[in-house]
Amino acid sequence: MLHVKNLSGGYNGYSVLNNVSFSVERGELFGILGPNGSGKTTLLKMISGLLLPEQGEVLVKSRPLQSYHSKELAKIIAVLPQVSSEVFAYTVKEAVALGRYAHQSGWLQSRYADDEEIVKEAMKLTGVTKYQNKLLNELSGGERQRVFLAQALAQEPEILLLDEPTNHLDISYQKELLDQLKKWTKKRGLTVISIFHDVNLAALYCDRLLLLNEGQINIVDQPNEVLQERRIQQVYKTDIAKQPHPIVPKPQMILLPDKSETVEELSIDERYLKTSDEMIEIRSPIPLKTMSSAVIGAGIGWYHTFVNCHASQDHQQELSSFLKEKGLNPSNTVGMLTTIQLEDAYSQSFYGEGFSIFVVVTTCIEKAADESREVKHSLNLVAGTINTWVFINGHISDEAFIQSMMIATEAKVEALRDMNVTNQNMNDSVTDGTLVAATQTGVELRNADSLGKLIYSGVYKCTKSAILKNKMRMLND
Ligand SMILES: Nc1ncnc2c1ncn2[C@@H]1O[C@H](COP(=O)(O)OP(=O)(O)OP(=O)(O)O)[C@@H](O)[C@H]1O
Repeated sequence: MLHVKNLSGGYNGYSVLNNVSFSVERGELFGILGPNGSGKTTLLKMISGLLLPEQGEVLVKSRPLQSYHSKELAKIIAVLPQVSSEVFAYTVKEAVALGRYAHQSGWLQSRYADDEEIVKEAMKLTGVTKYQNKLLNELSGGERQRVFLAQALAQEPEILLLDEPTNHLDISYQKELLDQLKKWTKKRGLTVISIFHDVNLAALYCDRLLLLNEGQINIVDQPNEVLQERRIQQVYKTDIAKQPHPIVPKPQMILLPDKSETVEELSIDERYLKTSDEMIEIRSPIPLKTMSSAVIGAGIGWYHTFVNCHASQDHQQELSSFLKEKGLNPSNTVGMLTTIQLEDAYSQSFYGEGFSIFVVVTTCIEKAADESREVKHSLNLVAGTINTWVFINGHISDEAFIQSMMIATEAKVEALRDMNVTNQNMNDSVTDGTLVAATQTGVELRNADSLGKLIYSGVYKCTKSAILKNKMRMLND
């Protein structure tokens, strides 16, 4: 659909672009990225024919751009520029209708019939019909941006060139606009070439990205290839980290702010543990990076407060209301439920070389009727819900979080086996809660082996001790 070949040039002998070549297929949503001043707008101007290159050429549908008459070109390429002020005296409908100019063949030709329908459709698609009789200067920046998009769509182009189309739009309109553009590329074969400053939006929506750096192409490829941590750090000269999008298989770049305040090293231990009849609670002075299976706050996140509530209800909504009653914010809290008396919880700190962990376990042990046993009162013990918390005083990687969860589970199962407790939850493990939370301060724990061993022995000992406490109570009751 569009071939850019060895394009070089700029303004009045001042060279901006240097030997830029790439192709865009019909129906692609193609993003142009690059730092301020890297030449993105200059490239778009050359593709639209607004600026002549010094060298190289642009082929539109295999024909040189320069060989098109301007009206002929306007039927193929529409441009949504950064907002200009000349059109502010038009009404919305008039501004959108300007998009039909290229399709009118004679002087004073009536716009009605087909043109009228297309203008209406363009206004509907961009949600501006309700403002159609308002003047452009009576609209907000985002509303105006949508009118310009409607104007470009009314042109019924095959290629749409956009310079930061989401500028001025709130997140809901950003999503709506890009969803719509994506749909048109897929359903109508519209080709969209768009400049983006937001690399994450570009990664979410574009089929391919071109990264410009100082007027030259750094890479043209799929988003996952283009958005490599080191590449983006070098080109944009900033600190970022790459993360997968939580819902769709696309990369996202996370800005890493300068740490203006130095975070004091923190050790979570017995001093932070509060036990009452209603709940066991740990409130950390700083948020801890947490991975857990819990009733509230499950998954990965940063949390301040960790509670294990004594409750008969196991309903997320009720736990949430309970936390609010206690003055805790559910969005900062990881919440679990247990039916045991909370004084039967077992907790202990364990020390490795230069780091420590703090483990808290609640186990619910029940007597189970065993018809096969002849001896009455023999204790056939079955485990109910077991909640295991492991606090790591140190800095660990995502891999270490996963390994820690696995090791904590292995240690729990081993302790149950050694205490002759049948783990009915092996078949129903969703009721168990496991949590690994790291302070992410102090030492970086690179030695997965020594961390793993400490977690294993810590969880093993705490699970056994919690079972013993629970068993003693049962025998005494
Ligand atoms: N009309 C002009 N005359 C002279 N130089 C210009 C003109 N327009 C842009 N430039 C220069 O060309 C270079 C590239 O500008 P361009 O607008 O293409 O960058 P950009 O990547 O779109 O930047 P931004 O992200 O800031 O919009 C800049 O150094 C700019 O100062």
